[in-house]
Amino acid sequence: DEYNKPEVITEVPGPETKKLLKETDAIQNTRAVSLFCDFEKSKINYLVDADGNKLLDCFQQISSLPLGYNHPAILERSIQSAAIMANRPALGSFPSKDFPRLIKNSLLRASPSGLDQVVTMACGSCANENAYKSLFFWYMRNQRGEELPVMGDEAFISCMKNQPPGSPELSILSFDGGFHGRTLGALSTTHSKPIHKLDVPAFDWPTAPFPKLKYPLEEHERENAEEEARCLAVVEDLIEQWKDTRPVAGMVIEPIQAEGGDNHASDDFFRKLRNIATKNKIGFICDEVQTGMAITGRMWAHDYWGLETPPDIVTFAKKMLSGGYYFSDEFRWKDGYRVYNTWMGEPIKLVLLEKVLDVVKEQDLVFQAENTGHYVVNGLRQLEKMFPELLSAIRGRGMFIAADITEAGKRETFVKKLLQKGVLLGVCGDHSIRLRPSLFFTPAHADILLDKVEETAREM
Ligand SMILES: Cc1ncc(COP(=O)(O)O)c(CNc2csc(C(=O)O)c2)c1O
Repeated sequence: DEYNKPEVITEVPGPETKKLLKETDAIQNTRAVSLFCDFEKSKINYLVDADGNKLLDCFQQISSLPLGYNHPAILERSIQSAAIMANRPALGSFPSKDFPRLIKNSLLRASPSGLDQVVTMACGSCANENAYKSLFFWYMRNQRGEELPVMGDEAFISCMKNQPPGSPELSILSFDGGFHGRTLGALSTTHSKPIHKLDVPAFDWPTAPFPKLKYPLEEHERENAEEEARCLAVVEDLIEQWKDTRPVAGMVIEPIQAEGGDNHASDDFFRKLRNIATKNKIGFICDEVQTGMAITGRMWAHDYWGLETPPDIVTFAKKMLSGGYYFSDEFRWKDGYRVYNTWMGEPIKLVLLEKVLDVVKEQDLVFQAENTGHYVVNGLRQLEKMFPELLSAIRGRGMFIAADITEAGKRETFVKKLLQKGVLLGVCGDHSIRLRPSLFFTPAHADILLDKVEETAREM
């Protein structure tokens, strides 16, 4: 059982959070801290903060909890796993005897169609970093015909000095508005906010425009199709232009650009994009770190695209509880240390994921995400009609939902007021609010959210 309505007993953030903030700020930067949480008292959709405020959490940390807080099955499985918790293995070299079974019964149960290999990593950035490396290995092997240069080749010397041919002049094409992580390679393909990138050297790699769709979609079909065609043409031009300087080895894209502002594109756009990669023999990486694990109404958001050829690599993290990426045989390497690090993630998270997948299956939560998502979008569309000057561009797939609050400064006020009413949601891009509820979010929770949105809209 869980709580059935928000209860706010102090200003949010409250005095206890403020006290803890001060204490923590003496140790590290706390500017990104929203609240201090009481992880004992929080339950499923309700986050209890350090001041005892019970908040309907429609964002779930950073879209990174699949079943919300303290689901009984997860708690129980955690308690049963003392040994695996107490002894963190160097997974790449000393996996537990249970590892093959565990991988089969967790990650491989969720593997995207066509990809039957998987490797685990610490986080989304780490997953993307290693996916990019694997993609460069794949591109160079296709170029030379052999996985590695012959012994004695100058590549073995030049790579030690970060020089070609050992450190090849290759690139990964990414998209304006994309977010793939904060580590150096992932950051060079991230283009959502300057503050992420300022003062950090970047690879000189090509960036293509991502379609800017006009809403409501049904009223702008021709314009949006033209916008998507324009973007695809730029992608093809960039691949051509970069052929002689720093050839594009692959491209990386999110099914819905999340940090960039919940930017959508049609399934047709993505099918055509995948075909451009195939035609040019470059790798296609689908970054499902934020869109993955059922929240869009499919296990993977790219399941909607109906691809003939699967992505070459699908990266994941957040609600999958572990980072990592799925791939095909083509992306396996003879040398076991080419994609490697000490921990390679953390198997206890796979133990929890096993349980998450059991619950998702038993309770058909993928369908629930699609169903509840429609309910929320319809509710927000009604509110958009009632408050057209406040809400616009209602959009979503499953419960991966966003709306624009275009008037400058209004978004922050709106989100703050909603929080004070006990509803926590996220923001993205310059003027969007976004929902990333748990898979246990139902129409009953949606009614609470929609009532509080209406109440807040009336006060704006
Ligand atoms: C599509 C996509 N790809 C990769 C990442 C990076 O994952 P982490 O390294 O944060 O686990 C993310 C992480 N998302 C994210 C949301 S706020 C944030 C931040 O660093 O401010 C990061 C993502 O949304």
